[in-house]
Amino acid sequence: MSLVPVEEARSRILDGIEPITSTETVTLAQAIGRQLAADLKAGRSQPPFPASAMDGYAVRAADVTTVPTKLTVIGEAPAGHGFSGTVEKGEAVRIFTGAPVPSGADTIVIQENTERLDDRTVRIDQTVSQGTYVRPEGLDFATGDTVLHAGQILDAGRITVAAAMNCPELVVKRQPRVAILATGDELVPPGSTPGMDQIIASNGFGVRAIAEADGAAVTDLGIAADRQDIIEAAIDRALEIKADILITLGGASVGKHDLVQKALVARGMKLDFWRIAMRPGKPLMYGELGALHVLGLPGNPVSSLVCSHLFLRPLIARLSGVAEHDPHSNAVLGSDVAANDQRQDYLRAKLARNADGTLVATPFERQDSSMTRIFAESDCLIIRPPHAKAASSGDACRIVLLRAPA
Ligand SMILES: Nc1nc2c(c(=O)[nH]1)N[C@H]1C(S)=C(S)[C@@H](COP(=O)(O)OP(=O)(O)OC[C@H]3O[C@@H](n4cnc5c(N)ncnc54)[C@H](O)[C@@H]3O)O[C@H]1N2
Ligand code: MOO
Repeated sequence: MSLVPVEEARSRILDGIEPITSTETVTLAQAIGRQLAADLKAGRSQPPFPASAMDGYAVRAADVTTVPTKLTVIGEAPAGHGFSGTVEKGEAVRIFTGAPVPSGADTIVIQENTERLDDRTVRIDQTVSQGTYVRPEGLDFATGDTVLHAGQILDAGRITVAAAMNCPELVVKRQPRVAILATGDELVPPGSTPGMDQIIASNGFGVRAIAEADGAAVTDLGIAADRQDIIEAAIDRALEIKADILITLGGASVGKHDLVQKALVARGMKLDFWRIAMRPGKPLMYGELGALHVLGLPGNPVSSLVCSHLFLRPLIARLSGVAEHDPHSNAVLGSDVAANDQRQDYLRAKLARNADGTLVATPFERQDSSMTRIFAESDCLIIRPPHAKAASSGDACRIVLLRAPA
């Protein structure tokens, strides 16, 4: 049986994919992780007036060149309530952080460098240069500035500046829509009481987490029993919701109940490839059903998750039109590994650092692709290329990072 090499599978999935161009409007509260569709120009300046950066007194710098000196306090300017008069020679206004600096004043003396003598008098104990602690109008951004740019992913900082620009809603790219369908009579959702021959469906939650972290909108199509008509109905649902990607979990192998491919082909999918030279993940399938990209992931949980890291993430990035996150890194082996066969191996491993900072990847002894616990404990996958010779502890290796190394 000829198996498609990993790199070829990747390019067959990704080749010719055009990024989504349609847009939608979301509120600031919904904007995290979304991709801005157009440049965002400031329609106002921030601060909109010269503002005090400190609690203290607004003064004329020329009045405080020799200290100590006494000034007459003519009023107060808390934030949100500017002082409407003008500060004349020998006068000061009690001011608070964020308040507009009154006309006539050009400098703030912080209150620590003053002594309030009575209601009307303040003593200034330190000289300050003109403009100290005054934030000029537009210091943060000014009307007409292009502050955010099309294509940027909205994070906490960008959402905050958009809010400051008085944009309650933002035009963003539509998210790639991912539908996830688990298959198998043996599966029941978490929280159920499984029958004697049943297990809990787990893969979908991990695949969903991977897709959502990369900005996709996920629909859970539930668990389809091992019946072609039921699987076909779920495929129709993916088409109805106009999913960009359908992920099927399980039923991809050669068993007589592995009906997923049959159901997809019956619904009109053009199969691109099935079975790749990879461990875990050999039964991976890819095809297209109209505009729907179908990734058939193997049922074993680790296989589903490893395939999601290697194939689903780049597919979502391509549809989103963003640069693909490259999870590869260099490390050295923390233990000896055996020679490899024709399938590229992705060994679940723990990461540590040598005294010189080099990453050390030590594979787990058991590499069964059903073992969710070992996958949860894994920091990376060690890549063992096809036909790699046996390698020793300390030899260089390539890894796929599953989490940022400590
Ligand atoms: N004769 C052969 N048997 C198998 C081969 C093969 O080449 N020849 N390949 C093996 C490999 S490798 C894998 S991986 C599995 C994948 O098989 P399927 O994709 O058809 O998956 P299922 O048989 O449906 O399930 C496999 C395993 O995973 C469990 N499973 C399925 N879905 C879920 C889920 N959503 N959550 C948790 N666990 C799930 C399922 O109960 C099975 O235990 O086939 C090998 N066999
Ligand atoms: O290759 Mo299967 O994906 O080991 O478990």
